[in-house]
Amino acid sequence: MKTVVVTDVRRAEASVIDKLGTHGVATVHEAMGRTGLVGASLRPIQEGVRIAGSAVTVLCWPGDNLMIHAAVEQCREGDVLVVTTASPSLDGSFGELFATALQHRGVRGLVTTGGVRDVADLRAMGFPVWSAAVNAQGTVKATAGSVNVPITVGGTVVRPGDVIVADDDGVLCVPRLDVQSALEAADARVMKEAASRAAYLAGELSLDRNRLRGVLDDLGVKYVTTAEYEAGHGHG
Ligand SMILES: O=C([O-])CC(=O)C(=O)O
Ligand SMILES: [Mg+2]
Repeated sequence: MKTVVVTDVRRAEASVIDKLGTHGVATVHEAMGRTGLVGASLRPIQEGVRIAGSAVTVLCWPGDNLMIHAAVEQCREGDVLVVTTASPSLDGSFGELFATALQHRGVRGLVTTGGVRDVADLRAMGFPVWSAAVNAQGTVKATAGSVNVPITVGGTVVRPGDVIVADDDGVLCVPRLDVQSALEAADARVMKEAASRAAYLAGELSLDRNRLRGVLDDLGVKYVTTAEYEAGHGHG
């Protein structure tokens, strides 16, 4: 494969990215038809932080962070760095020094299928990270890879300029051309959930609100007493 650094990434409009970032990952994911998650294995090192930003993608060789060094130069205010390796590696290819350089450039956070280190410093400096591991294992700077090419993260393709939303629930990738429609669908979902929340606070049951009694009935789920259950009824 040819190794490249693509320098002219198309980004979504900043105001739309910021508005998307007011919604949680779960909300936007649902609004997108339950798509876009990059898998459950990338966890935040911090708590209670949500970011949204434009993806700068990095494909590194395992055990090698050369292309992260190349990617820093391509990052702008409002970006999120998204790193993966050509084959699985949990080495600690990213730490406080990279975070210092990225924070200086206005980068909002890191998403990596690899490991990170210096996590106490990363937390103290408020640089948000979602990673597959915390791992002090060092890496070298010796092998070519690519910056700003499509990469696969947790089965989802992340293209440069896609919008990353990340919070305590995980990491979501919104394709760049779908950002406006995802925002509108997420806004609508927030309204719907607000109405449901008010109804639940008033004592309404989700079974009734979502017309689920008919679903249970169609599936043959029976309501029985303990005595009936213990007598062997209500099974299967
Ligand atoms: O330098 C490295 O290889 C990764 C690291 O620890 C840092 O960025 O601080
Ligand atoms: Mg370090």
